[in-house]
This record gives sequence, C-alpha cells and structure tokens, in this order.
Amino acid sequence: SFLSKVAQKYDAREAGSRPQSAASGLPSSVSFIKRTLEEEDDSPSKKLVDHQSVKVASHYNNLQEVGLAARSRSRIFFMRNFNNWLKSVLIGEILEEVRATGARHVSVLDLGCGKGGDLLKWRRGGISHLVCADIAAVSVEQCQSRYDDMKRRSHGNERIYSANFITADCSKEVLSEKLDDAELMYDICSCQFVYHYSFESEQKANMMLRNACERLKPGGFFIGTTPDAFELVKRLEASDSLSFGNEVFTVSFKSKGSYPLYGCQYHFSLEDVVNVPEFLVYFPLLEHMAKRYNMRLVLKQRFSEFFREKVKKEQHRSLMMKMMALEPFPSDDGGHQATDGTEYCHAKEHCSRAGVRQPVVGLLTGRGLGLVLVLVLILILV
Ligand SMILES: C[S@@+](CC[C@H](N)C(=O)[O-])C[C@H]1O[C@@H](n2cnc3c(N)ncnc32)[C@H](O)[C@@H]1O
Repeated sequence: SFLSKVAQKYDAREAGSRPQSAASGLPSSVSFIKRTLEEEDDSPSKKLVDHQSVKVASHYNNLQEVGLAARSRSRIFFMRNFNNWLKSVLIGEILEEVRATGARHVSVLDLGCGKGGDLLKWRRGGISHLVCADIAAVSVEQCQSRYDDMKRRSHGNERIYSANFITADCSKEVLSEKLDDAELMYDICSCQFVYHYSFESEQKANMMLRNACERLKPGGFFIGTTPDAFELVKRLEASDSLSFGNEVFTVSFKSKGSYPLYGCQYHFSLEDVVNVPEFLVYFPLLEHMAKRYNMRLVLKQRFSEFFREKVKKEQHRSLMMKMMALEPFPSDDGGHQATDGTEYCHAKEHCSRAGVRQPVVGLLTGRGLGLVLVLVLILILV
C-alpha cells in the first residue's frame, strides 16, 4: 500500500471512511505523514509562510515577456505549446458541458491567471465574464493590458467578455470580498499550474480551495492542472541524490523517505521560466478537503492519459498541429536533439523500427516533464 500507517489513520479519522490507497508503486518505506498541530505551528515552512509567498510573487513579477521569436527558439517551446493545447481542450470541453446544462451567460474565475495566457481560450469559448486573480501584481497588470489590446483589436466587431482583474494572495485573502459584483457566481473556476503553491500549510490550501469553490453555481466546475506528487516522489526515491531532472528542468527536495502532508517543499526550475519553491499536493487529502465544499471528483488524469484520449478526436488533433504542440524529429537545425543519450534515442529507435527513410516524427517533448509529472483535475459542485 502506498500510504504509511500514519497517513492511513489520518485519512480514516479525517475522511471518516476507509483509508485511501493508491496504486502508486512507491516503496513501502515512503510515507506521507500528518504532522501534529504543534509541529505544524513550529514547522520551518510555517515560519517562512509569508516569505515564500513573496518569493513566488516576485519570481512571477520579474519574469520578462519575451516575443514569439525568442519563445520559438526556447528548448521548451513545444512543451509550452503542448500545455496550451491541453488547456484549450480542457477549457473547450468544460464549456460544452456547462452549455449542455442550458447556461447562456458563462462566468469564469481564472485563479492564478498569470499574464493572461488563457485569455484567448476564453474568448474562443464565447464566455460572458472573466475574473482574473493572481498574487503577482505585475502579471495582473500585463494580463489586463493584454485583455485591453484584445478588445481594442476586435474593433467592436465581436462581443468580448467583460473582465475584472484582482491582485490578491488567494491562499490568504477572501477573493469574493474584492469582487466588483458582490453577487457574482461562477460556472467554472480554472486553476492552471497554481494550486500547489498553496499546499504550504493547511490554512493556505483551505483558503485557496475556498476561493476556488465558494462562488461556484450548483453544477459548476473546478478545472485544474497540478504536479503529480506521487510521480515526483517516485522519481526522487529512485534518484541517488535529493534531486532529479535533465538539462531542461530540475526538481530538488531537502530530504526523502517521509513527506509531510502540507508544507512538503521542493524546488522546481524550468529553463528561463520557473525557479521557485513549490509544495507537494497529496491528492487523497485534496480530494477529501474538496468534499467539504461539496465538490466531487469527476476526473484525475495524467497529461499522457489525457493526451491519448483526446488525440483520437480529429478536431483536437488538428488543433494540436496548428498549435505546434509536437516537436518534429529530426528538427530543422537538429543541433539540440542528441540521440546518444536518453532524450531522443526513443525517437531514433522508432524511426529505424518503422524503416522510414526520411523520418519525420511528432514528439511530445519537455523531456518527459509535462507528460508524466502533471495531472489534469476536474471537480464538480454537487
Ligand atoms: C505557473 S504560473 C501559471 C499561470 C497561468 N495559470 C497559466 O496557466 O499560464 C503560476 C501562477 O500562480 C500564481 N500564484 C502563485 N501563488 C498564488 C497565490 N497564493 N495567489 C494567487 N496566485 C498565485 C503565480 O503568481 C503565477 O502567475
């Protein structure tokens, strides 16, 4: 079983049900532990609580907006495109679900909106209102000016959703108190690559969840993407050191073997984009916490599973090509696709097996980062 006795007791006591077990394939020596309240109060992460939020906010505030040309030269260009494709499909499908219930005016909360990478996706989805919230003030400003540009460029030919921009630490502040419209309820809360920052402490994780769920309409959806804690721990346990990764990303922990349910910090760096402390989200606990908000889990899938399922649909496949979510192999310059190591040798092997003379293969890249390490989540308010 994946859980240690301690975590099983925690689940049984807190969830009032059978201990949750997961086919994680982790060694039995690995445990996710619930610290006592005293330990949690004394924990180093608790003392650093504000410090960590400041780090996250200033990291994202200082990220420079680079142009398309620079982005396309980046080694994670295709991975970013893949993530955007995945979010487009997720957003498109959830909007279909919402509309199937007869909703005509769709309101959305983008929790941790960043610089507004999803603004266009919501435009394509024809929503009526969007609330964008983020802890990083500079990101929120950039998000707002992207929205203003989008509106200006449409020259009034298309009805673009109204929007509200809020700078707030959503793991500490009650977002609804900052809304322009005090009565606003959402059909969807979208929380993309954000929720794990709040797992620093129980209070923070709860506040983030409260902000995500308390304004959802009955039948409303929470959609999110977050790193897969089981997979991160599996990789760490398999590593000889306290870190793992490749030339594009690194994940480093301070210790291994035992993992607190909250405040289990690791450092994640991804070339030129992310270099911040993050926290493991112990999934059975998140699912249990969400039940307090009457949220029921609809789907939890790895990116790889999501991809395999969605790519069967022609419409998603053609969007994937349009968004350049696959890396061509061999690449035009060929320079960075070394096939002597582990990174691209599977592609080379595939080509030789298939006997293709001029092999051009579409690869899912990011060197394994996105595909295996991240989860797609959908929850519904029942
Ligand atoms: C990886 S970025 C994702 C941005 C966007 N959701 C996307 O998919 O492009 C993570 C975002 O979470 C935001 N964030 C982290 N902690 C937060 C908090 N406590 N409250 C609000 N936003 C937070 C960061 O500022 C950053 O913009």
